[in-house]
Amino acid sequence: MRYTLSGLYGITDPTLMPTLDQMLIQVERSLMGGATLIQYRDKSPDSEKRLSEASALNHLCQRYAVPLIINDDVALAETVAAAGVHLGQSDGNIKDARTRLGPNAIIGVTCHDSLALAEKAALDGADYVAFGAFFPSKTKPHAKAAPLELIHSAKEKLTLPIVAIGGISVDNANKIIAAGADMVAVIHALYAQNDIEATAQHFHQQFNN
Ligand SMILES: Cc1ncc(COP(=O)(O)OP(=O)(O)O)c(N)n1
Ligand SMILES: Cc1nc(C(=O)O)sc1CCOP(=O)(O)O
Ligand SMILES: [Mg+2]
Repeated sequence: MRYTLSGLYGITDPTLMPTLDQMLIQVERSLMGGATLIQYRDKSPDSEKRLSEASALNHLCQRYAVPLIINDDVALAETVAAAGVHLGQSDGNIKDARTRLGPNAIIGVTCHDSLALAEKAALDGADYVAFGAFFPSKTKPHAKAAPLELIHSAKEKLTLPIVAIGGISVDNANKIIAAGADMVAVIHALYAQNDIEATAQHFHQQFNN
């Protein structure tokens, strides 16, 4: 199946979602509010926990016909038959991931503040490129900063969907979207909110304005 990569991209966080039940409830609220892509992101060394969480999350996302992306871990994406994987610059190469996951898998790649990395990712077969951090991030306070103008230049040079990440909230997403980002990837300003569904709706509406 082919998906449109546009809108709100919610990323799970084990601190904000300390149990599987909490994770499923919080992610479901974001799906009800209009999230169009979900990423399972957990650095735990407990592979059984990661397998059961990713598998349960994949079933939930399938009920909403929303793709689930697994962060870092191609093998886990393959095992749970997730829609794809997100790879950082040290998380393995795109061609190997493509071989394992197949032609329809969604492969996203972190490009930090670099158009050159994005052009290479495009040539290697990525399905989206992610730039950031555009604002100070509560989740990743030491993330390298990226300027807003990068989105404009990326839009001119690339045909791939552009994901923006890092400190994005309902209050600053308009700047990112106006610059040309296809998706905003959000952790804290979505999943730390009291009303996750309303917050997701708020992000979602900004793409339709
Ligand atoms: C959508 C999206 N963009 C960037 C990242 C960061 O990936 P990476 O640089 O590999 O860092 P970790 O998330 O693995 O700590 C991401 N996960 N998702
Ligand atoms: C996982 C991640 N990667 C980033 C990058 O810049 O590559 S920033 C980030 C954290 C995003 O969380 P929040 O929405 O809470 O800032
Ligand atoms: Mg990574």
